Amino acid sequence: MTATVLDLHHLSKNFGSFTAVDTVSLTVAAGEIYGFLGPNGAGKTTTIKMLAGLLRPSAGTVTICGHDLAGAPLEGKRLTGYIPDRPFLYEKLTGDEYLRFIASLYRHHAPEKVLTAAGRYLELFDLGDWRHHLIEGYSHGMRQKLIMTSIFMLDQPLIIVDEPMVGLDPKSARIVKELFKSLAARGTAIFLSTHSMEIAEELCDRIGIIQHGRLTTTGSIAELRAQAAAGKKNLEEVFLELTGAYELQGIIAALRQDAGDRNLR
Ligand SMILES: Nc1ncnc2c1ncn2[C@@H]1O[C@H](COP(=O)(O)OP(=O)(O)OP(=O)(O)O)[C@@H](O)[C@H]1O
Repeated sequence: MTATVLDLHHLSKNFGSFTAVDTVSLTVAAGEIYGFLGPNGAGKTTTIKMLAGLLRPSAGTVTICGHDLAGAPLEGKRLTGYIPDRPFLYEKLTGDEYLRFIASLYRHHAPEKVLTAAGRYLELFDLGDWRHHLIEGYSHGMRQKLIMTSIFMLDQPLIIVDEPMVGLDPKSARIVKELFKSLAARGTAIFLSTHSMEIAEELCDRIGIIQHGRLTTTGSIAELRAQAAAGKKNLEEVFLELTGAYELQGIIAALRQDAGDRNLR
């Protein structure tokens, strides 16, 4: 049986009287890539922040490799690599200094091994020539690649990623996808949020769709495809429907009608 790495049980988050995440339960096993999809404001980032230990849940539990994040936060966090959608980096450090700083925080890893791995990822990401430059001179994509390097180099059992491909050029996005696949093949559990059906289809073993804070659909791509076929739709239509973008067609039709009316005036 494959070990459960991440276990969310009835996880909820309220902001005042507003419920952003509503009793979400799911598990991610070792070697599995779980895609978390949903429209803007559905509760993806709020969920991810609770998994990363940055937000305290209003109710429910997060368990990482058997450690309850509320009861033993350091145990869970030391096994997790979190890649936020907007990376926070120390501008006045060089890339190399930043990586050494992160390596020094995760003291259960041998620093030489971590820094050798970092060198490999920097080369893969074409950042090798930049490692001794100050981060303040890095572009958004370069910062994203540096933060990914700082997580991949640690070889954690769980990686949590918020919108992994945003800001990456096509070559870097391709490399990141291949890295996720090879990490999962080696047993890493990956939980990623995305708006992209292409990423979900290509990478994810299982998908969870969140709408208004509630997990409304879960399944493999094959299961979602079967669901689509049963309803005589293609997968894209089902995704648009499930992620709340289906009304888009109505909006586009209304905008076109509006543009047509103006031309007639
Ligand atoms: N600190 C906060 N205080 C009040 N409301 C918040 C706070 N953080 C998030 N929310 C609300 O919770 C809901 C979920 O937000 P969240 O950022 O988790 O959505 P998301 O699915 O990540 O959206 P997106 O795809 O746009 O990034 C939104 O309605 C948002 O306004």
